[in-house]
Amino acid sequence: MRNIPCALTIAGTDPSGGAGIHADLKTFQELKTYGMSVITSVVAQNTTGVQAVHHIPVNMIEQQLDSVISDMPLHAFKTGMIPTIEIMEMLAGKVSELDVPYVMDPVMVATSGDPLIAEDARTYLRDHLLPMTSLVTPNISEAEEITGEKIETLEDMRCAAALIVHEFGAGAALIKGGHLKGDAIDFLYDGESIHSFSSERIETTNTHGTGCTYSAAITAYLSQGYSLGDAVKQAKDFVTAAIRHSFSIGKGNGPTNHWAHRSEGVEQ
Ligand SMILES: Nc1ncnc2c1ncn2[C@@H]1O[C@H](COP(=O)(O)OP(=O)(O)O)[C@@H](O)[C@H]1O
Ligand SMILES: Cc1ncc(COP(=O)(O)OP(=O)(O)O)c(N)n1
Repeated sequence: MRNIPCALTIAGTDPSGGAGIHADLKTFQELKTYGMSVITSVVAQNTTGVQAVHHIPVNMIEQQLDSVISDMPLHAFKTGMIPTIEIMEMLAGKVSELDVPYVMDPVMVATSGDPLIAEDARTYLRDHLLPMTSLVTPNISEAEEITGEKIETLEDMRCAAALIVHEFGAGAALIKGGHLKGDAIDFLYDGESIHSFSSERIETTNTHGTGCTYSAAITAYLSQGYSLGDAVKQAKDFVTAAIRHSFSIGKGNGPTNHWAHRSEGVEQ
């Protein structure tokens, strides 16, 4: 393992602390990874939904990114909420210069149903940023949006993962099954074979920020030099523990517990 693994998140905020930049930095910290952040949008949100958004001007996002990459070591990075095409265009230019693993959580809509990126930005994300990724981590509805195919079965998930790599150019695809029924099964296609990662479904509505936490944990493990498969396996354990011991706080979908893994013996 490297002396100080360094990871960056490029994403929006969540003042209630469960999702976005906040979830990412908590996860990096828990996994003994030095965390850095570039904020794309200040989001007034909580466990009940999104109340308002204020996007950061694109030149200010670019300056934040330049501040990090001109000075700090970087071993892996992730993107979450990238709200507009203008911001995506700027990031596309910058990301191509970063020669470290890139994990994209293709955030489109919050669990509450509130949109987090512009309608026209979805196609841009797929056509211009997706091909630059080492891994993309869509949930079912995001995978449907990317592929244009309905996903209802485990076989549909496997097909979507392969399609996202071969048709749309992602380095690898992890389709998350959190929104299907039955066990929580995710499928990783790495360009050669399909791997599944499964846990029993936990009966809870406290799932605010699960996708952010999962992709941040994968990024942290990649920054430590783990292979993609090992990074996803350990991140799955991390997010499962975080959901199992999630917090019933707030009036809506409560947040996950980022330190739950300490008592569940997740390897670090
Ligand atoms: N109730 C649950 N019990 C166990 N694991 C879950 C549950 N809900 C989601 N997960 C897992 O949490 C991770 C995030 O998945 P998902 O909820 O589909 O993503 P998102 O938060 O982006 O919508 C995946 O590993 C998924 O299998
Ligand atoms: C700023 C911000 N980014 C992403 C999300 C979506 O988070 P996710 O982990 O997909 O899950 P929910 O929060 O939607 O349950 C967000 N809410 N805010």
